[in-house]
Amino acid sequence: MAPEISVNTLSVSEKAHQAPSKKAYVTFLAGNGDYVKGVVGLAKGLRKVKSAHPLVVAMLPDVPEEHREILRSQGCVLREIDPVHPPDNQVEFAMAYYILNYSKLRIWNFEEYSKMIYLDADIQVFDNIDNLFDLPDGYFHAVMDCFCEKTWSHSPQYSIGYCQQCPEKVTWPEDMESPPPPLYFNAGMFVFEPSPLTYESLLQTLETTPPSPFAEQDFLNMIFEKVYKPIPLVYNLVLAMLWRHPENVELEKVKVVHYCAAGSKPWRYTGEEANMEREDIKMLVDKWWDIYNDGSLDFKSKIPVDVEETVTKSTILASVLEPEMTYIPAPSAPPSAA
Ligand SMILES: O=c1ccn([C@@H]2O[C@H](COP(=O)(O)OP(=O)(O)O[C@H]3O[C@H](CO)[C@H](O)[C@H](O)[C@H]3O)[C@@H](O)[C@H]2O)c(=O)[nH]1
Ligand SMILES: O[C@H]1[C@H](O)[C@@H](O)[C@H](O)[C@@H](O)[C@H]1O
Ligand SMILES: [Mn+2]
Repeated sequence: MAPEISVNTLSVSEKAHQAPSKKAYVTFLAGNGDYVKGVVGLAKGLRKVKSAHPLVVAMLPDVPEEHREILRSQGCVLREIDPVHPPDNQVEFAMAYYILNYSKLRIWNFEEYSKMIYLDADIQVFDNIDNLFDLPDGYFHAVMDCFCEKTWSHSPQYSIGYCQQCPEKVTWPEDMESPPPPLYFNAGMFVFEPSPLTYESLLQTLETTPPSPFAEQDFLNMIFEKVYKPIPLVYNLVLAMLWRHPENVELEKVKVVHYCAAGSKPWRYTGEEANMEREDIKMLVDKWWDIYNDGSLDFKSKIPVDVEETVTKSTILASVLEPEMTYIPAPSAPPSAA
């Protein structure tokens, strides 16, 4: 008969491995470039604020093994996803951009988690935001975007100088061809519930939706328009807010910073692009580096992390037993078999 203790230990650890925490952060990684630094920074930032939940990295097959190894060593849970192709071949010139961004939709298929917080790799968390997991189900929670940067020059909002961050400054003209746009979120950070049903319908709808400039961000805004609930901008400070709407920002209260303005990615920062010489930007870039370079925030594990969910029973068992218990004597053969 197998020793009772090991059976119990195994079943407990198996449970822990097979039914991981129902809540997790999730980010997205593609390619062999330097975005892996963003993910490392984010993993360390979440550790610094003592988040109780793991960071899952949804990554495309083109992420090289050496980057995967770095992420494993930082305690990330790696999940490889297949690329999602946009429907329309006319967009060949920008195909890589669309494949990259639409692939993010695969995270709705992570159904072992009941709720997740998505964070772009160019985001840093400076305060614990675990409370967002308690937001009511059935909605899409995210921070409202700003339409004032040149990246929006394709839009009617931009052409008339309208921004939802200050709707009273320029009101929507009555003679506009289109009605005022619904509230629009930045998709670098959002709270959502994975679900196979939603996942299937997202992919199906995508097949008949022409690609648009902000790719999956536009798509998600269209899909979740009716259930979108804005959350305070402290949960995703889009950096352009600092110079476009300073009256809306209380920098010392900001919990999450999104380094999305041109030239602001901390690991590529040179200070040369527009607005990048600002003291507040320099301070935020320095704060990102402080976390990235802080060795005390590196992942330290006694139990190897089940990174790709391929750990076998024996590895689990070996990892949970105390050193003096790693050898389990084989049960003695019953007398009849002797
Ligand atoms: O080579 C790359 C490029 C991007 N990414 C991932 O894709 C995310 C989105 O790219 P950026 O953060 O560089 O771009 P923006 O912040 O300008 O992105 C915004 O617009 C995009 C679509 O235009 C998405 O909607 C994105 O979520 C939204 O924050 C990155 O954070 C990162 O997680 C990579 O892994 N490798
Ligand atoms: O996601 C995009 C991107 O991050 C741009 O840099 C920003 O100007 C836009 O407002 C946003 O919608
Ligand atoms: Mn981003």
